[in-house]
Amino acid sequence: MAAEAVNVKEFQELARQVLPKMHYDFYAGGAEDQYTLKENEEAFKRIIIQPRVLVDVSGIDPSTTVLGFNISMPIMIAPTSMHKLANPEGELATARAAATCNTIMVLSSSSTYRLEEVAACCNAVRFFQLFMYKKRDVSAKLVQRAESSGYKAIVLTADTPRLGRREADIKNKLIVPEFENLKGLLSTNVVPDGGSSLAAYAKETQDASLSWEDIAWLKSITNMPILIKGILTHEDATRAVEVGAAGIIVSNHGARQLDYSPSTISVLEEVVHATGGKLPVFLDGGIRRGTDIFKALALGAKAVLVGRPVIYGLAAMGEYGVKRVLELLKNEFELTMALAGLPNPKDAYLH
Ligand SMILES: Cc1cc2nc3c(=O)[nH]c(=O)nc-3n(C[C@H](O)[C@H](O)[C@H](O)COP(=O)(O)O)c2cc1C
Ligand SMILES: CC(C)CC(=O)C(=O)O
Repeated sequence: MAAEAVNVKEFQELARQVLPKMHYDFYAGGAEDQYTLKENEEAFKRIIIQPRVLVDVSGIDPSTTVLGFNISMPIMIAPTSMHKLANPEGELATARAAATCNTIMVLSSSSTYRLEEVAACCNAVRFFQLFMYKKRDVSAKLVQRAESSGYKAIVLTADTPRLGRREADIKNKLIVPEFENLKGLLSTNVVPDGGSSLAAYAKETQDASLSWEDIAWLKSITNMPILIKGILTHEDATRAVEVGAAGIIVSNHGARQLDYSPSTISVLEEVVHATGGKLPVFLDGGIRRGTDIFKALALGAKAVLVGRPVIYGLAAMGEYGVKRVLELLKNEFELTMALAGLPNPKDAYLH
């Protein structure tokens, strides 16, 4: 077993050491110049927390609620595809670690275990991330299966009409395994075009015509609340409120889609302001420290989601690694509240 890591960055290094280059690059990489990838983390570093002292912080409590569900910390697991490339236990290990830590995992449509297997592997609140496929009935089937397997919300990914250009995957000629959820529904035997077979697959299957008008259809086929993931502007936040979304995830897809889109933390306030408190706003992208979580909550997020850190934990140490990553982030977040003298991050003064 690899040496114990003391922070998320060290888990990333452990993952880099154990994973084949093709898989590490797939997980770690962003689109094109990777400007936004860097910015997602750098933008957090530019925000300073003004601490208060002599505040009783003996009773700080990191727990929160998301759509009415209690979780132990404002940190959830973002949907990321293909966990089996990190560890043979794949999404089952991730789901078990989430359950142990009493938080919510959002399962990707493109998981390497079936959504039913993940639902059956342990008892926890889980959400299901949905891609819209050209064959809408495939998306509808996934929604129905998720609902009957006990998933509690749909996270509709809005920022992938096409796949961003990830140059490492093209150079490595990335090969992807079959997507378990789609077996029997869609052919996953896409002939690679000499580059990334994920890009070839996405082009063939994902529906670039998905628009705001389709939210009504999605609502008509499920009773689950719908979160819209990938919003970065006040205009789209307003639209999300109008169409009756249950929440918004401010996200640039971990900087894997539009390069030179803004870092998520830099647009959070604008989005929160536009919603006028009518729905909860979540954020993902670049969260690597408890201070990042504190800053996101101070700027109005109800909770954050983490993508790559979870995969790095999974690659380095399986289920235990995911648990350690979540615990590290939770502990750092608690410590930040204590040292900032701010049991409620919303009272923070940032500059
Ligand atoms: C390897 C990888 C796979 C991803 N797969 C999906 C996916 O299947 N569906 C989705 O909505 N987002 C996907 N994302 C985006 C994440 O949900 C999330 O927005 C992003 O990872 C957050 O940034 P972070 O990795 O810096 O925490 C993926 C991200 C990564 C890194
Ligand atoms: C297109 C998906 C299968 C994966 C994804 O969203 C990603 O790799 O960022």
